[in-house]
Amino acid sequence: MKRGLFVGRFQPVHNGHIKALEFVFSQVDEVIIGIGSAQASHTLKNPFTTSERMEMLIRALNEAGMDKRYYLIPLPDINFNAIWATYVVSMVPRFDVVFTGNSLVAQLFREKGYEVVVQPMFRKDILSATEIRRRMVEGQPWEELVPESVARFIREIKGVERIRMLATNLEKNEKELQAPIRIPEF
Ligand SMILES: Nc1ncnc2c1ncn2[C@@H]1O[C@H](COP(=O)(O)OP(=O)(O)OP(=O)(O)O)[C@@H](O)[C@H]1O
Ligand SMILES: NC(=O)c1ccc[n+]([C@@H]2O[C@H](COP(=O)(O)O)[C@@H](O)[C@H]2O)c1
Repeated sequence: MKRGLFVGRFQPVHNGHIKALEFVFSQVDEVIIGIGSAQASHTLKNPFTTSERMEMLIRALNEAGMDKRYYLIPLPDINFNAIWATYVVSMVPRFDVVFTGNSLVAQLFREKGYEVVVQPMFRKDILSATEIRRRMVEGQPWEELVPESVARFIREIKGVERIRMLATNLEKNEKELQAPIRIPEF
């Protein structure tokens, strides 16, 4: 029985992730999906909580008809590259091969002796969570880049409103920081 590991932040889950996971599922019997930066939420780079990202993955994998066994494991960042792969090994069930398109992740696992497969990329120009978050902030269409079940879930939790509010807050804070300091006259 062969098990694969795939790590992403899934902010949000998009069609590129699902294509990548279809490839991973075709190569192994079981897949461990590590949810990276699990401690992060409510920022422009990481707007969604781990539980929301889990819900998106469950719904999207169900929609795609992925019927193999998978495990969803939250992985908070440790910001310590030299021991990150060992840390991940301590947090997830045993695995035989790592699938990734992230060169740092590939390097850190290869250096620990793991087999690493660089999975194919699909339309990275638009199938990227950064592009989807940008479109959400700027009010452009983003729904076609994610599975239908994920678009529905994001609407349910008012995800776009959250991202826009985060962008507004950031803009407001930046303006306040740039405003000249007024010294009161006595
Ligand atoms: N378009 C894509 N096609 C195939 N795999 C992808 C695609 N986009 C991301 N991945 C894979 O997903 C994993 C990273 O997940 P992540 O959630 O960080 O995606 P991302 O879209 O690059 O996110 P962000 O833009 O927020 O950094 C990597 O292993 C990467 O190879
Ligand atoms: N030192 C660390 O904490 C470390 C190192 C490499 C990857 N990671 C995490 O793994 C995930 C990789 O996913 P991305 O491909 O989205 O970057 C991210 O959450 C990233 O923060 C963390």
